[in-house]
Amino acid sequence: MRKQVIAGNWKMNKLMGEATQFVDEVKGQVPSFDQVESVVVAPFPYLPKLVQQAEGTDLKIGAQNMHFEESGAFTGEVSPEMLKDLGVTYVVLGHSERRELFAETDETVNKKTHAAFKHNLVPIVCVGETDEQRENGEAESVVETQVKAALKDLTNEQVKDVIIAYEPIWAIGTGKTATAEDANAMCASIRKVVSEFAGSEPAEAIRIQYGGSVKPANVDELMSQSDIDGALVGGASLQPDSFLSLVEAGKHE
Ligand SMILES: O=C(CO)COP(=O)(O)O
Repeated sequence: MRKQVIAGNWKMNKLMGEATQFVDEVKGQVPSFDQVESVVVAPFPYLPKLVQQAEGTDLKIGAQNMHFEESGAFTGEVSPEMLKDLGVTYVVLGHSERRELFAETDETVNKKTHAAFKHNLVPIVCVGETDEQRENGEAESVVETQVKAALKDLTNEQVKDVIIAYEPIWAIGTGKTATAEDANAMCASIRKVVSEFAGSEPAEAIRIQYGGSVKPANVDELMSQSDIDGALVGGASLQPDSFLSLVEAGKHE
């Protein structure tokens, strides 16, 4: 049985006061980590404070990106070791907004995934097709290419510990959610790709989230699908009540 991971990706939202108030409010209310992994994926400046606040609770803190190099002349970047040193546990890699707006590529996502394992960070690797690619019938092949590229040269043990977030770009922030059946079909297809790539054991173990306009009203149906193992949520993760109902839904099978 795979444990669900519900991660709230705040993107570039909230000021420090709002961020700390949010964590204060939810940290004692999230379900136990054994039942569901509840993660707040916050902007860099808030990470040290939020990690401190969440320490000893069932709430975990993640980062939205990182560089793959250890250190050096990379102005404006944050290294994996810096995140680890702060006590961050998860890192989102290759979000479609970073691929589209900040020149992230399959190759850099792969380097970052390797770097995450080197520093014991859990990578949440984002994949997903555009509207146009879906209309052209290319959705599965586009996602397959992204998945294979991200997992390249990982050991099978590492593949098991990757979290893949399937986020169709046309469903992000648009209110258009993939139907639960379509979302599940793509997650099943990703699992098949992982199975061909790394074998059936890693494919059974790997967690695959769905993301794209997930909200309290649709989360139960999405999370009840056989191949969906959690959610990566933007807008609906910004309010404590809403975040808490999302993580509750993750307790479902
Ligand atoms: O991009 C997303 C999470 O990473 C999804 O965002 P929304 O939930 O706002 O559609």
